[in-house]
Amino acid sequence: MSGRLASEYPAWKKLQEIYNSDHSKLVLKELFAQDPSRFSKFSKEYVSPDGPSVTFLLDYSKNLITEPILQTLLTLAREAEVETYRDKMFAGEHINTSEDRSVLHVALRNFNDFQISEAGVSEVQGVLAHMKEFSEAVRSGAWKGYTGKPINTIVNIGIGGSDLGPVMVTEALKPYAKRDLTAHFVSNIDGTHLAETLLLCDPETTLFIIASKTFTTQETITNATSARDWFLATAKDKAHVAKHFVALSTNTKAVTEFGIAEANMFQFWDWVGGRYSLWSAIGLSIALVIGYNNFEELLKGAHGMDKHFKTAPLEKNLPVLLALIGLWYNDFYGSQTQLLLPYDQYLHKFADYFQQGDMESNGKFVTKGGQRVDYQTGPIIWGAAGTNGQHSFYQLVHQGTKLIPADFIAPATTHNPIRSSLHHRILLSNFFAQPEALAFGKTEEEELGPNATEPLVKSKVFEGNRPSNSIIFPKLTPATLGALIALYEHKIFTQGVIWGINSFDQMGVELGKVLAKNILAQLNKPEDVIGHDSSTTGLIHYYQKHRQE
Ligand SMILES: O=P(O)(O)OC[C@H]1O[C@H](O)[C@H](O)[C@@H](O)[C@@H]1O
Repeated sequence: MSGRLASEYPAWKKLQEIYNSDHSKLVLKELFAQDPSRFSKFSKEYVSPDGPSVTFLLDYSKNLITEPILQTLLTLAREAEVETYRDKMFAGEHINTSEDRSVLHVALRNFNDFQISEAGVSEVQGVLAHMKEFSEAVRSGAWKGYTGKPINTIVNIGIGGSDLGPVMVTEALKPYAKRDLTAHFVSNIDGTHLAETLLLCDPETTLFIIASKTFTTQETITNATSARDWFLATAKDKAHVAKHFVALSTNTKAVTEFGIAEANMFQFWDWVGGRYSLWSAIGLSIALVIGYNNFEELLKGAHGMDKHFKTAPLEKNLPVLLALIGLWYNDFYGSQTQLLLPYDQYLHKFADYFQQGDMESNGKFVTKGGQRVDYQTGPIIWGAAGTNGQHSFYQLVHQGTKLIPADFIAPATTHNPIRSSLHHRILLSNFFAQPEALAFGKTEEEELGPNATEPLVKSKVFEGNRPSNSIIFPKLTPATLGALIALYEHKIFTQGVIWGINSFDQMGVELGKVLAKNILAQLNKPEDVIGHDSSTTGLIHYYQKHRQE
């Protein structure tokens, strides 16, 4: 039953035994030498069940696993009832127990395949129709600003899940973008973010999209209010706000109080988690940039992966396999982090996006049943795009003292085939070479030359045996991106079920917010600074001494 300690499952205990007795024998070079069919055994092609065509290959053969280890990991998934909890999610059961909510981002991209009865689900199509109509009006120029000019700039104001998804996807799908519509994203409360963005905007032709599930987030409401002040400084008449401000939210009351009419609000529902919300009205900036039809392709690509996750047996289920392999390193090898390495410049925000997606979902130390876990939960996610990382942090990945599992992700075809795709061939040669170097390394013997000195030889040794997955797909299309995002979402889900935690709340972000609110009220005068430790008090006093308003 989910909510149990993962370490109590028999398969967990067995995995620990296998690790203790066998891990020193798990050497990739030998595993590949022993089994010529290792690649075909440990790789799978995903082919979308229907809808827009999506295919990719997941090669997980360069992992420190054997068939018995994989079988035991699959047994663990069965003991943790991953299939049951998956079905509960798709059925709309309230698996987000602490908030008593269902978890239904899959309902946002459901094209009549799953029957889900939950309040709001029947409204999804209506909101999509509103997004289509609105985005087409803005893109065609039919929607006019207060002086009759068409919109040429959009500014999405939101933070966390109301920012990262739209930023990541609009960057990833730039080849599909309407290039004469500029999109900016303002998230940080630091006034610099808004001020620098507004320098690039004309109030007559700018549309502000206020994206906030709760519509109470301090950063977003402060930025939105300042943007409205900036707009009204030129436009003067409050009635003009209607042409330049729309809201994406679940909170109609707060939206209308802010001064945005309900007609300019795009609704979503409490069963959409912030970090799973790019598929909802939060995706409006995506639809504006790449067009509604491409946005729908993104949804359909994700839906195909949902069907795969829902129906494929666990041993063929790609999100489940990724989850289990990740768990093997996280919980038995003691790996603290997981790299996401897209060899595609357009995916340069992919790791940033899944920092929230994974770390806010699975960064929990208490099970749903309230017990302190006695094992590691969510990994630290990090990464960079293309070969950039190779010239900065890969040194540590290759020769450092830590085991860092990495996912390499790349398209076979580039959107920018300059010099007959020469750049892309060089990029991909690195995409192939890095996992090879990580897995197989280089020995002292290979390094010995006529002038070799002992320390020099040692410093050039690559121990190898560093695991990775590789994902390669034909081209980065909206549907392929949708499937890739859903792949990782379901991976996170599967790991959360096994660890027995609630992947869908985020209690850990609250304390800092409460303390900041209290401190904000004390910032004016030194004598107001009370109730803190000496360090916090000292820091605030230093600030008060040196600030210039
Ligand atoms: O969309 P909002 O309600 O403004 O929330 C924005 C963000 O705020 C919080 O800090 C949550 O931890 C995030 O999950 C959320 O995405």
